[in-house]
Amino acid sequence: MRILHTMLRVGDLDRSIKFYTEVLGMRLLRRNDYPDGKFTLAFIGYQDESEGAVIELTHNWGVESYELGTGYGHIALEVEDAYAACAEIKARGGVVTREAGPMKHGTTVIAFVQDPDGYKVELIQRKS
Ligand SMILES: C[C@@H](O)C(=O)SC[C@H](NC(=O)CC[C@H](N)C(=O)O)C(=O)NCC(=O)O
Ligand code: NI
Repeated sequence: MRILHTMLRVGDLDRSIKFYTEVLGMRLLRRNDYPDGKFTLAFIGYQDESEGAVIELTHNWGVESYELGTGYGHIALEVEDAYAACAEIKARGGVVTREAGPMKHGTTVIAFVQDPDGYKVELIQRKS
């Protein structure tokens, strides 16, 4: 077995695709409408689905927002330099909610950004 995707429900699909592609540098891999179910799926990521896990963005037509609740944590991305990544994300109009630095109670250098729906995305600096 292998992890194929993580699904996030989003309120505005074009807004989310713009964020994940233009701010985080992902690619739109495929987008499919399901008119009978009144929803659209868009798969985004850094690799083809045959190569690695991706994110499935689900847009239920007419639903503009969701309660994220207290259970959701984050999707993590590996970066070479979390400090530089935060600066670039800000320059591209992204929101950094937790600046780069060692994690609390640990040493891993992390940062958090949030997507247009408020979902957190963690940046983890690759250990040298
Ligand atoms: C290792 C990396 O993938 C992490 O996600 S650790 C980040 C760290 N997580 C926690 O503290 C989990 C426990 C917490 N009570 C929770 O439920 O989220 C984290 O979020 N650290 C915050 C920070 O600012 O360092
Ligand atoms: Ni994490």
